[in-house]
Amino acid sequence: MSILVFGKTGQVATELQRQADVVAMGRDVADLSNPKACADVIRASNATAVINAAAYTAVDKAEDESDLANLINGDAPGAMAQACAEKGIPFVQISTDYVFDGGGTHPWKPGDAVAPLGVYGASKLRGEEAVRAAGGTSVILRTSWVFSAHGANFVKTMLRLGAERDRLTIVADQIGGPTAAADIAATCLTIAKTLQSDAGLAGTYHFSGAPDVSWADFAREIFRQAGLTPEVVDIPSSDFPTRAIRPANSRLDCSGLQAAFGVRRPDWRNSLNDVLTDLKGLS
Ligand SMILES: NC(=O)C1=CN([C@@H]2O[C@H](COP(=O)(O)OP(=O)(O)OC[C@H]3O[C@@H](n4cnc5c(N)ncnc54)[C@H](OP(=O)(O)O)[C@@H]3O)[C@@H](O)[C@H]2O)C=CC1
Ligand SMILES: Cc1cn([C@H]2C[C@H](O)[C@@H](COP(=O)(O)OP(=O)(O)O[C@H]3O[C@@H](C)C(=O)[C@@H](O)[C@H]3O)O2)c(=O)[nH]c1=O
Ligand SMILES: [Mg+2]
Repeated sequence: MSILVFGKTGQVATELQRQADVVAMGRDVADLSNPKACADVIRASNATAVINAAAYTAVDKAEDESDLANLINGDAPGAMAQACAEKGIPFVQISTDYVFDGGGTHPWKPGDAVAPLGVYGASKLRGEEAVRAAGGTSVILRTSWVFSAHGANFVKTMLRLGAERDRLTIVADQIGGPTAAADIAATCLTIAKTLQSDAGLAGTYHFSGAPDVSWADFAREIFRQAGLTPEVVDIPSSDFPTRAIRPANSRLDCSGLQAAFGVRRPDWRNSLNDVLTDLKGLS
């Protein structure tokens, strides 16, 4: 298998390169703000599968850059999926819990109604729709709350703030499944391989770490494992105003992925331990 990956320095892209012999492309080779160029890279390649791990992921900034977010998260994946369909090779697109409005407390199923609250979620939804419209053998894998030793994420923010401050106020009314980039990478590789022999499994799936927690409880576990002792105070989202609104309920029902690909929800607390070990090696 010759897997082509869009993204090189991001969290999931980094883990894909650690786990498999993939060809990963940074924006110097494939800039997602030029969707046609991305599709042409696929057309000119000898890839037998493509994974898109690049995206515009700055949730608040996207509110002021909707055209760019839509181009990168919407049009580029659509063009990639189109090129993969022409070549008859599988395409894996990563999407997000932020396509949902966060209502209720039930875990979202892939077929539930989508209603993004912000520009980032809307741009990712546009990408999903464009990928489906391309009609090839594609999987859209929605995940949530990604963390790793690389790039910017909540774990690294908490390690920094937890070392600086005695007391942190953290949102406790948003619930979701923290997901290690390494676990997402492994799942994307499984999906890409499986689609080679079973194109009938194409579709939309959910994948997140278990158990579901609030950001505040996620922070508490980060501090417990890291041996840091700041006080974590639960606050409502209304006490932490942000440019973009986040969904309150980000729980994802991942049963379809397990049934189709045999992938279970990983316990994110184990993956967190691996990431903290990774970070020690990097420092
Ligand atoms: N982070 C999260 O919490 C979540 C992420 N997701 C999805 O998972 C996927 C992977 O996310 P994650 O690994 O966290 O992303 P990161 O934010 O860690 O990395 C994003 C990657 O996209 C690249 N990129 C951004 N703009 C462009 C561009 N114009 N052209 C080429 N490359 C570009 C970045 O490159 P560069 O380094 O050059 O900027 C970087 O490699 C994305 O689809 C994201 O939407 C889903 C749920 C949660
Ligand atoms: C730093 C900080 C954050 N928070 C809250 C804000 C927010 O609700 C939550 C997480 O903050 P973040 O900025 O990491 O959240 P955010 O960037 O919105 O994370 C999202 O990124 C995109 C790409 C996704 O697809 C989502 O699944 C999700 O992971 O923590 C606090 O309550 N206190 C704090 O001190
Ligand atoms: Mg963020």
